[in-house]
Amino acid sequence: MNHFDYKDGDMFCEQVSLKDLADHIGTPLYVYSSATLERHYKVFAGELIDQPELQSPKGEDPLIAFAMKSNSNRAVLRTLARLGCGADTVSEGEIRRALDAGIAPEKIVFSGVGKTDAEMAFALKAGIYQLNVESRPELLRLSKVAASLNMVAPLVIRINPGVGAGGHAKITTGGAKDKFGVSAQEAIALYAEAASDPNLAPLGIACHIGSQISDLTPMQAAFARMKSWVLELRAQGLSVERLDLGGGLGVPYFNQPAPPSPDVFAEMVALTVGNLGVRYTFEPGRLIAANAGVMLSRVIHVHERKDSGQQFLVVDAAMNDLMRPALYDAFHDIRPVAQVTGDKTAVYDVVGPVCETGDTFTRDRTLPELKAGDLIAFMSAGAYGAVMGGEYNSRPLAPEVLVRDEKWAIVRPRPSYEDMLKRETLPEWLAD
Ligand SMILES: Cc1ncc(COP(=O)(O)O)c(C=O)c1O
Ligand SMILES: N[C@@H](CCCC[NH3+])C(=O)O
Repeated sequence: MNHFDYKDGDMFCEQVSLKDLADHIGTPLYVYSSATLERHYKVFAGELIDQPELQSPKGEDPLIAFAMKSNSNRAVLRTLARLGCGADTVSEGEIRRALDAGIAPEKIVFSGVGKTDAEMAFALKAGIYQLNVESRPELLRLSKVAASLNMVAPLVIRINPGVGAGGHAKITTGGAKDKFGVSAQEAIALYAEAASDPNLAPLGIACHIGSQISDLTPMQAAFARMKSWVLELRAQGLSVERLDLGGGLGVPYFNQPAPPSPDVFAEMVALTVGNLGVRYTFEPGRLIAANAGVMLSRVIHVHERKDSGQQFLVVDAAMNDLMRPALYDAFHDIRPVAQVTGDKTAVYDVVGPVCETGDTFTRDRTLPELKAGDLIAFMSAGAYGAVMGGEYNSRPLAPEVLVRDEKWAIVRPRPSYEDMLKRETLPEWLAD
């Protein structure tokens, strides 16, 4: 079921007209569907919970920790928190947001290669589920921080399984030369070191090999290796009670073959690493949020270069609002908000107003013919969209709206130009 669809000639999000929202709030504008967020979470969590092989020895369900980096809007988090979802976080800011959304500390995982001492202390005091330690220097600092608080830090060691995968080189994390995690050999040594430290509690291992993964083969290979390392740690007399398998499952962006569905993934996991006597954690981000959001934008004008004949659809959204095309040459389907009935098409470069050639959403895309004032929707923009936005060129952050059935609410307003100015202060010596 698709919660962004045409009805009576216009695209709707659930029961709310996107045209009405854009007219009322202005563009660019992000719109999220509660129903899609909820469905994605429930389907993914349900498939994993349904696998008896993925229950922990104590009968616990796998922990589904939403990768907040994909969308950390408070209302989005709250929607997921109410379903029992946990959070995979990468900064104190994200941990604070997760707690604010009502996510219990024991459902919060803290990943990342550069956690500061202050962030570690915050996480320990909050009582989170685990810190995913990515290197020896980090382990040593965590020990000191925990000792200074007279605490024992619950941790897993992130292993880089040497299998890279993902939709783009910049989002592949599992290769031997990527900054994430340590080799299995080093992890085993670190685990033993941690086990002999009274302020550290090594509870398991973690991996995450990349994002926008559309083929399960590399994941399966990585998971199989993770299993062998669990067994190896145990063979060395170390106790292993947790296995964190990361996120990374891809979503259809409409230009690629559809990635495997959650049931196929869950079966693969059960088959590859099931019944290991551990509690499992999964960290999906994109899978839950990407197709739960669109970014709306209005055509400013159409400009045809006389020399090359290139047609530019100049829109009021830019790379600062949706960075993925500029950063990863990512494809986002672009649809007119008013349903097009005729078959008149044109070939456009869709560009924003930012002063960079890279501010190009797509080149030579065949779209229905559009004109100034028309609204378009960038599909699949709910993950790594608004959250990666910035104010380059002094452009205010695009606002965000959450829809539920026929209700909608602005969950992050567009800052005013006055507010943007007031956030910065002039030193006294520049005041006159
Ligand atoms: C450690 C970790 N977990 C989870 C994720 C979420 O990935 P995705 O949004 O691809 O599911 C990422 C990002 O790739 C990550 O680095
Ligand atoms: N920001 C990336 C994904 C990053 C994954 C984080 N580990 C994207 O838009 O595809």
